[in-house]
Amino acid sequence: MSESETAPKQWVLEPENEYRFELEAGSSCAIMLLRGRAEVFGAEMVEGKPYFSVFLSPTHVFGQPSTEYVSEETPMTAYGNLHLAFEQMRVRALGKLRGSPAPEGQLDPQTDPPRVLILGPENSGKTTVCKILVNYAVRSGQGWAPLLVNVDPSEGGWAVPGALSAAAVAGPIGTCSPSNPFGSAATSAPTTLASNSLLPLAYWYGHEDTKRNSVLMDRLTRNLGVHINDRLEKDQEGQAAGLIVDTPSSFASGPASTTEHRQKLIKACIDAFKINVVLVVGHEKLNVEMHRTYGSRLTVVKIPKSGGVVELDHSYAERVHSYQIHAYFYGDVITPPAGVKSATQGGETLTDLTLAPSSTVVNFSDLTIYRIGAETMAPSSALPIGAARVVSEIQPVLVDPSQPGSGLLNAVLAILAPFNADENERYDEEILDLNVIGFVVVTNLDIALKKMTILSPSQGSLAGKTALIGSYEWQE
Ligand SMILES: Nc1ncnc2c1ncn2[C@@H]1O[C@H](COP(=O)(O)OP(=O)(O)OP(=O)(O)O)[C@@H](O)[C@H]1O
Repeated sequence: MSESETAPKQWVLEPENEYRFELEAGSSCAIMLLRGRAEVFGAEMVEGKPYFSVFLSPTHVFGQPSTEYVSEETPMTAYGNLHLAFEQMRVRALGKLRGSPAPEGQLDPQTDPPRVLILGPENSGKTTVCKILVNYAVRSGQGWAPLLVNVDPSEGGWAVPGALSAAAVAGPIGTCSPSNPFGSAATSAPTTLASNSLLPLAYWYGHEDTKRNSVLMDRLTRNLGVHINDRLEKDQEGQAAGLIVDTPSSFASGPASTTEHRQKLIKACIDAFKINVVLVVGHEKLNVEMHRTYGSRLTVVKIPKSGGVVELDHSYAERVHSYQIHAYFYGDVITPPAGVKSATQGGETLTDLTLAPSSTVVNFSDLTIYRIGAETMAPSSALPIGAARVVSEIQPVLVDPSQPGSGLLNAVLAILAPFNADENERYDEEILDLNVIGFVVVTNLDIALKKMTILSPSQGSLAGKTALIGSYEWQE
């Protein structure tokens, strides 16, 4: 690389301007705010501190973005106004929960905290809107820790792709790499526990496409909701901070044949998370549909899509999935561009982010593995009227590792929390309601010796010794 390519570049930005850039795969850049105030997707930048692969008033950019420009047109005013409205809802909700009288002149104040569902088509910037709104909430100085819920199984959130998850976010979410769009979690290794990491709750769906098993999607969404509501019952501040739900693009658009599926999953979210505000990102038809269906009982708002959102194709998504799984085991360390000595990545010092997974040989009998839903299912239309297909869609099917074609080699497995210790509390479908405590990948199968090699974030416990397989695979 020549000198000029690595020399930092300086940008002077006017108020409310946005510096945007794209990076080639495998490259990195760092940004430093020299003077003034700026934010990266809602997270405030500190002057004089280099940040990785991120944004905004006079900034120095180290490294070489493949595309970069400054935009004067952004939807940030609309997003800021939304935040102000949500902030008022939080303050009123907390007042109500603590028993303060209603403000004078307001006989019937709205005292529900914001419980927001964000819908939009592919590449509309849904995840970014969630991040901005959460970052504004945690930055307001009120000590809010809103719940960020991810029901997009292709996103990965804090876990690996295939999971549905939720975490209370108390500190700003940084933006440094596509492998952790919601900040780094404490699930993969104890090293990150010391810093600003999140403890998410996750359930395993196991597939990228929500249509593949919508009965399971529905069930897991409702499980997340039950868990969240139980948890918030005893936590007034948590309740008042509200929650923000990121959804997959398949909830917003698709062929007419999928309308029923979409509507069912949107309803599952609205019920499970007691949604009171639906935000539709730049999609007129969906906005009308949501108004018609829910307008009488909750607030539906159409918000503008940012011109900065980048159209990402399926091959990019596949690369990100593989990168996310790699980062789950090995950590997510970005090599700083030339000229940058110290930097943080999402608030973490770089050494904290290197993980050392372990490779262990276990007996087939050490782990009981299930696949949810029979592999071959007749389409609903082929079933007799009234026949319950549901049974086969959420039926746990035992996977036999000694059978050729078990699909276990290179499979990502979700290790489940133990079953209820009290035999009397056990029930048939309990496996569907167990949350995930970690993930492993099967890297080798020895059928003759009945042993398999698994890669796991740390040595030892496979907790309840029950795992679920989905359709995600990963190879070094
Ligand atoms: N204002 C902006 N400036 C530059 N890049 C942006 C901006 N807003 C979003 N992006 C980028 O655009 C990409 C897509 O955004 P995002 O992931 O928020 O969309 P999405 O609707 O959630 O996508 P999906 O359909 O995959 O769920 C991301 O890489 C994000 O960083």
